[in-house]
Amino acid sequence: MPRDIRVKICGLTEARDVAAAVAAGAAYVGFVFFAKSPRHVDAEAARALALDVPPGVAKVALTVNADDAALDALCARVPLDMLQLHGDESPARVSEVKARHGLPVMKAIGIGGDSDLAQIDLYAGVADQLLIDARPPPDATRPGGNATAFDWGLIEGRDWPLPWLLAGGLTPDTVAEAVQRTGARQVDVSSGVEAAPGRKDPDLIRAFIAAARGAEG
Ligand SMILES: O=C(O)c1ccccc1NCC(=O)[C@H](O)[C@H](O)COP(=O)(O)O
Repeated sequence: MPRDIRVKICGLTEARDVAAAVAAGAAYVGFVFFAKSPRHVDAEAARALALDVPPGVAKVALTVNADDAALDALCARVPLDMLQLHGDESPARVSEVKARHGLPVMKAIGIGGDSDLAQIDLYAGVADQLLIDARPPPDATRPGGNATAFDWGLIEGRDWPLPWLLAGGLTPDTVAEAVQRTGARQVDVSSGVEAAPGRKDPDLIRAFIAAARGAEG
């Protein structure tokens, strides 16, 4: 029986691609605020993109170890529904950000092996959502968006008491199997729907969302 899988398309930089994601049924659209990323957008560009997103689709700002001043400036300029913390933010920092900005927080957790799973329990009590992602490769220049998958067997049969998304190296060809193996009800993708780093492909966005939503869990 097909399940209602919610999809987040991350790293959007162009109105055409935001429109493709929304039309295809994305539940979340993500904007990356990390200068070293090929997907980086500044607050003005993100504001323009966000204003075109209809109600019901969550606009997520991805930041990496951002301080209060940076988050204040971002939240003042961009209409946002959620903050995604993708750095080394501690559980206490997650709580602080939630309280200061009044927005739900999604905390990214990098998984490379069994020992990383303890991180999940650490954040489960403070974050609103978790993004279970691949741990970045040692030579990576950014903490996410590296087209790297982790061993799904590590989380097979597991669940947590809060909503979570599966991420890391997913593509239109692999997302259905990933959903079946992990039981994820939400998935996130960036590289797997790109023609080149930082350049999304609307056809791949549509194919990914169709494959995810058609998956049987
Ligand atoms: O996408 C980036 O460039 C990025 C930069 C800095 C921190 C995180 C970043 N992306 C994180 C995401 O939410 C990705 O969607 C997630 O890691 C999955 O990425 P991918 O393996 O490329 O699908």
